[in-house]
Amino acid sequence: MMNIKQLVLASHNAGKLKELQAMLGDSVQLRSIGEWSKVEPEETGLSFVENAILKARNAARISGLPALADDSGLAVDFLGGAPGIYSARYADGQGDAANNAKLLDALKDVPQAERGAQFVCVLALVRHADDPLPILCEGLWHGRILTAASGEHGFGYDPLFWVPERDVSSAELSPTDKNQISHRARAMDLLRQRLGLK
Ligand SMILES: O=P(O)(O)OP(=O)(O)OP(=O)(O)OC[C@H]1O[C@@H](n2cnc3c(O)ncnc32)[C@H](O)[C@@H]1O
Ligand SMILES: [Mg+2]
Repeated sequence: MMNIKQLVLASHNAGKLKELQAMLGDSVQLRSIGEWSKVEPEETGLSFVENAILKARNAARISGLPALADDSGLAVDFLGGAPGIYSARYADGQGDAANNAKLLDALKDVPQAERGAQFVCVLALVRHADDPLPILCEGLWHGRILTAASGEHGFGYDPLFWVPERDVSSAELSPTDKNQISHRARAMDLLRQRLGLK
């Protein structure tokens, strides 16, 4: 497989950069696409896979380096899988706090047993902008949506995501713990195997 020392991360999300770099360790240096451009590509795909590939190609084109993208989100059973690929835009671009408030409201009065949800992460790696064979790795993390926010770690929907294996919210997990069991950790585990890094 490829011998990669440096990768551009096709993301403007600082939380993702921190988590992915911690998972990769020192062997691969992740550089944010923000070093080249502050413009975020429009996520026009209808699936996590399409959006991940689109973001990775865009970053490879701009930087001239191999690029890794992470398209992720929260799929809530009661909402038929929403907000899904629209997780970042759920409250019309007003940010994490507004997204979380909207989700709590959408699940108001919904009983525990029907609050199941999964975090989804798709990683796409392209060697160059027109790579015909992107590497794709997916990770899922099953949990439930809490009735109130809890915890200070992580980002995004973490304060609302109850982690059955630990009985805490994912924002109450230490970064080290989250990075061992999250959707992103599972996808990254597969990617490291594909890259021969483990
Ligand atoms: O597209 P980039 O630039 O990477 O950054 P983004 O934040 O827009 O990322 P996405 O388009 O993939 O949208 C992901 C959404 O899902 C949320 N999300 C993804 N992983 C998460 C995690 O580990 N914990 C909490 N929320 C997460 C995140 O907060 C966003 O609202
Ligand atoms: Mg995005």
